[in-house]
Amino acid sequence: MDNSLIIALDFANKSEAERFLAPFEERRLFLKVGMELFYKEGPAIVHLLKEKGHQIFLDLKLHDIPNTVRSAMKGLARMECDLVNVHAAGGREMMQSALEGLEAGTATGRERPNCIAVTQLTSTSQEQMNCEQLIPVTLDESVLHYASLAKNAGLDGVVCSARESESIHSQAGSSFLTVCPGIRMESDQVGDQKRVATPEFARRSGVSAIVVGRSITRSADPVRSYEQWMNAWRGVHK
Ligand SMILES: O=c1ccn([C@@H]2O[C@H](COP(=O)(O)O)[C@@H](O)[C@H]2O)c(=O)[nH]1
Repeated sequence: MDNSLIIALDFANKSEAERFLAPFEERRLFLKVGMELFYKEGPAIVHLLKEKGHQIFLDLKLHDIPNTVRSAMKGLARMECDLVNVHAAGGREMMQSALEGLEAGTATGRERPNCIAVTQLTSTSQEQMNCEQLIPVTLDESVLHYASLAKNAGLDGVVCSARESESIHSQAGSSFLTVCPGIRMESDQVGDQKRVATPEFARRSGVSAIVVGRSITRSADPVRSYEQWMNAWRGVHK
């Protein structure tokens, strides 16, 4: 998990995802399956990608009452993903129920998937959080609060911006995972993301894993782009 670059497989269907993956040939990747692809293809897409040897982050961001999240996680655990997530805003009891569900659904002898909590989406700004969510603190305070709630609930880490990773690690310890989307090269379009950081910044800040979507998936040469990203993330200068 540590130092992974997770590619966000944000495609409309299996054919588009397979077309993107074809030039990577035998390479084993860490792939994120999100709502768009999962809601179209269901568990079969996860099984297919696992069979090909990829690691899977199933990014469904569960947020519901504890009983529903427990049952849903029990089902997700059977897919044998490597990483799943919930929204920390669902609260400590919901997060504990998520873990109970994962443990109940994990086959004997296997390790349960890592479970992390979204703190504040990387598309959320200070203003949006204050004015629309009516949370009257700074964004950093809100993220740190949710990280501490997730840690106390027993979760393995959080989704946050790379900008917040250092303070989360100081508070929760370096083994608590910080999985960070909203990563952009200086030359990239930011799009809908608000709290962005470069891969170099993420590395220097001790981020556990970065999530990269459009900068690779929409590139004219995804394999070359992936290699450039890996070099930037690992600090290899070419
Ligand atoms: O706070 C969050 C949580 C999840 N995401 C997901 O990460 C990728 C980012 O894609 P880019 O194209 O690199 O912006 C996407 O799948 C989101 O659903 C996030 O961005 N922020």
